[in-house]
Amino acid sequence: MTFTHPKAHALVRGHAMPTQNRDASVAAPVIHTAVPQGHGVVESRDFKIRARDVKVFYGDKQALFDVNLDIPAKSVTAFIGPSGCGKSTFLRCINRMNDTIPSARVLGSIEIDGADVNAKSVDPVVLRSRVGMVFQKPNPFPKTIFENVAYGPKIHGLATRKDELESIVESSLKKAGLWNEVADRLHQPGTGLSGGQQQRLVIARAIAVSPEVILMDEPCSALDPIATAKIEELIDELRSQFCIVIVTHSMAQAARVSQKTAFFHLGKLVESGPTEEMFTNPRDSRTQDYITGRFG
Ligand SMILES: Nc1ncnc2c1ncn2[C@@H]1O[C@H](COP(=O)(O)OP(=O)(O)OP(=O)(O)O)[C@@H](O)[C@H]1O
Repeated sequence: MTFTHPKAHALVRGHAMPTQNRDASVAAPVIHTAVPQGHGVVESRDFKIRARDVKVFYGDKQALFDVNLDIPAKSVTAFIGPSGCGKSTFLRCINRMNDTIPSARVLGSIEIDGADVNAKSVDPVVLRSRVGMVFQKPNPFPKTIFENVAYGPKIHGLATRKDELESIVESSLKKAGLWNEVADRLHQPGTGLSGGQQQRLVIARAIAVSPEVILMDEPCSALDPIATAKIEELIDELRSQFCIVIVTHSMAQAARVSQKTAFFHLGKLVESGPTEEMFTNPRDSRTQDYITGRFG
């Protein structure tokens, strides 16, 4: 396989790019394309992730049907749709988390900056450091706050000196909006934090390895409204630096945090587009029915 974009090599085993070279030096490719995205034709520019004809099977059961979607860089894209429609399945295709499910089979292509994430040469561990993931339930390691954030940079060799590591931990916690709350207790267990703080710790952990994409699977569903508001503010701040994809059951949340929305139904991507348009003028009656609460 030929990689046409220099950044593609970052996906390949043993070719993780130095952090400082990511994004800043290499602009995402601008590709003029007319692809079906649900209904209609969309011209995409400056997208980070490009999915074509993605199908996923669990054993014999098909969970996703021919999904075509472009996901923009430095922006928040929300996946919405009723329970079981395939949102999480599709999200897991982006960093190959479906590889960890023995019955799952993924067909079609997903490219990040033009590099196929399913290519044999791609090391899923390197891929997952570029494409971080935050789950529904906060899952800090049973380690200190410091070690939770320092772990990734250490194993990926991003810091060799103690002061470098401390600086990454501090800046990641600051970016995650948690520094002021934990600066004086960095060596206490991460599991001792509140649910909302734990979720921000997990986000700091993801940020610490300088990812380019952050996937969030219902990151606020276990949180109270105040903690939810903090995570939403954080997502809004982070979008200037990362490509963020969020699965949410809350249409209000999708409307608040995302610039692009994709609506899934029964394993199909029904439509996608600018969030405001999706919520004010959906093209498909199923989207209209879902966002007006007729089903879901
Ligand atoms: N590990 C698995 N093994 C078998 N089937 C699965 C597995 N994970 C998901 N599925 C099936 O795939 C379909 C899509 O599920 P998925 O979790 O992706 O939907 P979802 O839209 O994220 O749902 P929810 O909003 O309830 O989280 C469902 O029919 C589900 O039962």
